[in-house]
Amino acid sequence: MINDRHPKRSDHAIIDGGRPVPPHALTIDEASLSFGRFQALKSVSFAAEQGQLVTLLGPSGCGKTTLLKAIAGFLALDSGRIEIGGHDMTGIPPERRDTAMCFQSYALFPHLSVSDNIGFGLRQQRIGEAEIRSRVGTVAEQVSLVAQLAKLPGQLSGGQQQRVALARAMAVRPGIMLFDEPLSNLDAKLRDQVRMEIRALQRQHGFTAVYVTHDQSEALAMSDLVVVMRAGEIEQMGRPEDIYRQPKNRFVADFIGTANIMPVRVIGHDAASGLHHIESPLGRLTVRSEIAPVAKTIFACWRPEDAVLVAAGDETGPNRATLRVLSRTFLGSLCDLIVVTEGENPVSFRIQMHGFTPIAEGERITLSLKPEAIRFLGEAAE
Ligand SMILES: Nc1ncnc2c1ncn2[C@@H]1O[C@H](COP(=O)(O)OP(=O)(O)OP(=O)(O)O)[C@@H](O)[C@H]1O
Repeated sequence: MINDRHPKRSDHAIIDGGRPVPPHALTIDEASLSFGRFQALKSVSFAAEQGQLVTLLGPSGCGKTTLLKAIAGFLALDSGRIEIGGHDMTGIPPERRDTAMCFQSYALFPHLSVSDNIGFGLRQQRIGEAEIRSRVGTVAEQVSLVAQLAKLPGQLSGGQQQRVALARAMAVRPGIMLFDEPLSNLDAKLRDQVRMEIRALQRQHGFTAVYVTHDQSEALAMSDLVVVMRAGEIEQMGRPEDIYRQPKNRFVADFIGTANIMPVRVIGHDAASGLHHIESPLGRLTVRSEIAPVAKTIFACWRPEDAVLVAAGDETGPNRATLRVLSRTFLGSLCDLIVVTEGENPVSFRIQMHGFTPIAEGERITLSLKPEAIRFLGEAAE
């Protein structure tokens, strides 16, 4: 997609050990940006390969949209650089960046037909009418809008309007598609459907995408790479399964999915079995962790679905603990329980069982946790 409208490629992006390598589709290198005295981005760095979908995930105000706007060229960095296809974008205006943006507000022109909305970016690029008609027809088919082309946006449902916005961005065939919470105005069912459609189109066409969301399930479901941000900085990035399985700290563990986070004291390590022994609110436990504990007293976490219910009289299973059920919520495919330790300082945990579980509130249950289900977080608990 990169063409001669762009400046020369920077050498460091394509030379590795003397051999040329394909540049990343997108490289963010120590990007910092301030609004007056407020620093919205603090030395942010990551790279996306061609055809990857990267989500920027984090709470409101952490800088996701700011970073997206900087990639699109609507905001200039104070320092650092952004490269697209190995080309330095410093000083390059938005229309020459090979990006297209798809917003949550759709930003459709109400007085233009669906067809003219989709072709809008192409007309701005002064592409010939025959080519515009052909491209509009192709993308309208891809997003199932062929029957709606003559309508005005006001005559469409929310999901259809979102598809028009997507089709308009796709029609310009950008190298990088930028999505700013595109599904937040849709109801839950439609959100799931359009989310799957975006992912399918992105895979089929192989475009690189940066996708802003504060919805962790959306990020886990869609991404090749998740970039977790907090207060203008990257807390952790990686594949969805890696971030879910091995969160770096309490913030990431808590933000991605539900986590039972507990302070623990490391009391020993058995080199032969590779097991760490810890003292925890659940009693003495063993932990099999690839990551060594960073301190003697640290935080560890486990996921609600990791707990296994031990049948009465069954003496097997590692890391057993007996707890009292505080509350039980039946959610259809899951049963969500809040359980609490007994004794002087009760600590509560959340567990989830598949399907219907005949457990009553107030009942005592025994749980077992595999040593590999407990993960050390890189955070001392002192
Ligand atoms: N033009 C601006 N002038 C001053 N401050 C701004 C401006 N734009 C954004 N900010 C501030 O920068 C921070 C990051 O904003 P940004 O829109 O990037 O957050 P976000 O992570 O996208 O949040 P949300 O999920 O709520 O959209 C916020 O504290 C915001 O108030």
